[in-house]
Amino acid sequence: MKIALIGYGKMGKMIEQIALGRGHQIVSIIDVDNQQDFDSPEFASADVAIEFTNPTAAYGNYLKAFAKGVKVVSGSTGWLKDHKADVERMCTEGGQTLFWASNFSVGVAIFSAVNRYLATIMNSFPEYDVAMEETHHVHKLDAPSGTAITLAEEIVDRLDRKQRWVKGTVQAADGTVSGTEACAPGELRIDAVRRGEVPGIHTVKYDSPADSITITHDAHSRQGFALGAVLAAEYTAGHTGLLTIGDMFKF
Ligand SMILES: NC(=O)C1=CN([C@@H]2O[C@H](COP(=O)(O)OP(=O)(O)OC[C@H]3O[C@@H](n4cnc5c(N)ncnc54)[C@H](OP(=O)(O)O)[C@@H]3O)[C@@H](O)[C@H]2O)C=CC1
Ligand SMILES: O=C(O)C1=N[C@H](C(=O)O)C[C@H](O)C1
Repeated sequence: MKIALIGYGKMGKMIEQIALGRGHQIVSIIDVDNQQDFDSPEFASADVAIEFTNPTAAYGNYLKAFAKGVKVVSGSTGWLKDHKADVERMCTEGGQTLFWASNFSVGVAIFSAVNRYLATIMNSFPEYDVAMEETHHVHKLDAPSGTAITLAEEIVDRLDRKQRWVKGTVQAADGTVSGTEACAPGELRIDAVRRGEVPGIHTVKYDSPADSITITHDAHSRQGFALGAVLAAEYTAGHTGLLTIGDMFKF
């Protein structure tokens, strides 16, 4: 398969190695300084472009790839609040294809299934309150993480006593804490920690006067994210429209 890479940072470079190892060809690599390559025949020849950039660049990159008729797999986070409806419309009515996931690792897909089941069970146990925490490396631009937001939305969709998620505290690399621990009973608080080079830790904690139940996904490296993105590209080559992780991992 012919793959174009949009974004050649930590994820782009790891995806390149995994894609080559699975027998794919990298036909184009677009970073900040060669945006003109979106107009190259090599980019247009790609079966799929894999996009990992940042919250502000992602949407524009989708538009540029779509204009060339190239399908996109993207893991960039932090852009949905501004562009989700537009991107959904382009893929459901406009004939474009985007596979987006806040987290491509199979471990988080399993974690998400447990999270959804636990939230449903907790409707019968009102003594438990729930809160979340995510920890990432100090370079991360968005908080809460995309994965934390997805997990929180899964809980809000199932647990009747939570109406919305809210951003709680953010602990910066130097230990300073901003934001607030205060939230209403119907709100699910997500705290964020930025520390060292942590690839990504997500915790959901249910706490009652008697005990607590905690589930955690702790990524040891970016390998799982990168492999998942390549698997998603292979899946996307044969599918169209708005795609996500539940289409690929069915359990
Ligand atoms: N869904 C998932 O499973 C995962 C998602 N992510 C998300 O993916 C994104 C990227 O992560 P990561 O690779 O670690 O970040 P990096 O900062 O290491 O890499 C991003 C790269 O994109 C480049 N870039 C910035 N703007 C553009 C643009 N307009 N066009 C092309 N390239 C551009 C950056 O260049 P420069 O440095 O010069 O600005 C940099 O090389 C983040 O949003 C992160 O949250 C990360 C891991 C897993
Ligand atoms: O920025 C990162 O590194 C990551 N971002 C994604 C997110 O925001 O959830 C996925 C993973 O946690 C790593």
